[in-house]
Amino acid sequence: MPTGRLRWFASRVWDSGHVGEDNTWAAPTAADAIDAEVRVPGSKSITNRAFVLAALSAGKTLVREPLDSRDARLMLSALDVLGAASTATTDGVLLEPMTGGTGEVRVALGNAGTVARFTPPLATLGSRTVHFDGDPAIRRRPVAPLLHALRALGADIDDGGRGAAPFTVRGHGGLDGGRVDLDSSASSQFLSALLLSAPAFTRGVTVRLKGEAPSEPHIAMTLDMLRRFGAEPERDGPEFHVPPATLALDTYTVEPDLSSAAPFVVAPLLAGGRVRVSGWPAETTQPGDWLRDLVRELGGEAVLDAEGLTVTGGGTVPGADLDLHAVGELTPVIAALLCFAEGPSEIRGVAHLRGHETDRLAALATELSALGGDVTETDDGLRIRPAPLHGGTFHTYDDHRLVMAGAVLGLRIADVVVENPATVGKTYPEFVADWERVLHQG
Ligand SMILES: O=C(O)C1=C[C@@H](OP(=O)(O)O)[C@@H](O)[C@H](O)C1
Ligand SMILES: C=C(OP(=O)(O)O)C(=O)O
Repeated sequence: MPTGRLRWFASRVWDSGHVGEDNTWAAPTAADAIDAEVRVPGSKSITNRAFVLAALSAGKTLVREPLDSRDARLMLSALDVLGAASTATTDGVLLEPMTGGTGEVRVALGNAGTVARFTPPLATLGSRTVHFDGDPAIRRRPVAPLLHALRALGADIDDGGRGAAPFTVRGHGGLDGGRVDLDSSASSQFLSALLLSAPAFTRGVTVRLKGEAPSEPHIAMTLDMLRRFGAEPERDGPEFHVPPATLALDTYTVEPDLSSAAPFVVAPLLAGGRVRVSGWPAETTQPGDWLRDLVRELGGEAVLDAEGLTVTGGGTVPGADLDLHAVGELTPVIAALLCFAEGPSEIRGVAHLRGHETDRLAALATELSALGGDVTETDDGLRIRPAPLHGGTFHTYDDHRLVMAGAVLGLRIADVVVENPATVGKTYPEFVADWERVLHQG
């Protein structure tokens, strides 16, 4: 485990001074138009891919400006257990190549989808017996199609017939790889998991997708990062091919997390004023980059320059009909935003959110309705009609993005009490402190 300069994630939440001892947070309202700048922490998705690819590389890799959060730490711990040691440096984490090893070890998954999906293929490469388990919530999240595909590629996996965590991977010194069909409709992470480890499989991998995978930008991110580490992935429609390769990269610098930026980006649309998110990349595969289009569709301005993204809003938003299949992780914040829209809204294409940190469609419909919202679940999303909202407790179901959604609600509603704000430490330990600073800057 890295030590030293990495911060302990939970302390940042408690440091904010406004989180109650009972782990509740009175989300601040926006008294005036906002005028603020924020720098959000590193991308979870990029950080955890960079850690995996670094572990698979032939030499040491410095991952600069990585996310330091629960999910990132779980990934480093998992890699450590699997034989890839890491140390903290002044500006990042230095990873050693993964070494072989024997014996019985345990990987803690927490509720991190990236750890639960990206590390089982790595376990096939060594000779350890690796037990995987985590929070109660991770036992409910889908993983069976990935385990099925790994078995078809030669892996020895025991899931007790559950098709879910806990499960055990018995490594036999490598994986044959080859051609496999995969149903990745419940999570794009199944596909990313196979592709990320494929350079180390004896025959690489050729994956043919059955059904449509969500989160297309995350798939593009996987292909892009494989290339940067020296692999040569190819894609032909639903077919993906990654030949065996020796990976190597001295340094990888992580972009800010544009999905963590979502509540800050939408804030001026509801409060009026301006927010600048510094360090917004000019080019990126992150799904959060789509927020620039959303802001414009909802009547705001989004200007990207060398300093970052500046969003200006007028304090009112129209209703919207949005297919979020490709950018599902943005749903909680967008649903909260649309509760204040002047017309009816619909969010579609996100049935797979029922298998996220919690059943996000049920959680959002329940919690937004409890505060007076007119929000109903559909088969694949949410229907939101204008309704006057009021204060109350906003439960977060151990879901970091529900804390962010609660913050957005608080902009316009007095007395929104967000329950368990510390759970935001999954991806953004400093969120509460940053949010309060942004609201008090104007
Ligand atoms: O590959 C990744 O880093 C992710 C892919 C997406 O998962 P799903 O495709 O399961 O939605 C996204 O929601 C998650 O937050 C991160
Ligand atoms: C779905 C998410 O996370 P995970 O990486 O655990 O899948 C998310 O961050 O919205």
